[in-house]
Amino acid sequence: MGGSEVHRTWPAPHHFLGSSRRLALSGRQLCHTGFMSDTIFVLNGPNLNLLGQRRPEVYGYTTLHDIERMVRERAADHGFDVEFMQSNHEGALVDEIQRARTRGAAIIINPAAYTHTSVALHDALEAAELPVVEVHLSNVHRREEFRHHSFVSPQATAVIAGAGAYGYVMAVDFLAQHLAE
Ligand SMILES: O=C1C[C@@](O)(C(=O)O)C[C@@H](O)[C@@H]1O
Repeated sequence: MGGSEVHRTWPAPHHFLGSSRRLALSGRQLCHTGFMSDTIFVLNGPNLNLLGQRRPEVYGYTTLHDIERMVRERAADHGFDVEFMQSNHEGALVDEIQRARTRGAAIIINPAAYTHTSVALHDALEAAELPVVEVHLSNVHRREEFRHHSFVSPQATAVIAGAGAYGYVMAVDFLAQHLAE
């Protein structure tokens, strides 16, 4: 992958087993490419692999692994699968948004520092034509001025900031309701 490291975890084993509950709750959506998907892509930007160690007074003690578990559980409750990844590289995040474009029902993204700099993420999300929830653990609007502007928000269906790790769970709940509309 051209030297850019992508931390991707594949669906937990129970997602392959299926259950009558999951079938009954299937969140399957028709993508604009004509592909049926019940997968929510969850993307995490630079330095979020350090959650739990990095400035816990700002970002909390919950690790990205904990967040992944929370998201998978809540998504399964709603009948969705999850593709969860983290990368410190802008291009890898663009590649993943392009995967979501043809295989996903929706995107949850914490673009981290790229929120404030990345026209490439803006353009990739625009091209994806999917519901997008932008999540920030911290309330970026209470922080330094350079964090107040987001290149991602114009492409977001909803923005959640300052709710900590729970913001990801809120994003799943929102998307389940939004996609059912
Ligand atoms: O890395 C991050 C994390 C962040 O996206 C958040 O989740 O609060 C906020 C960004 O400003 C920062 O660069």
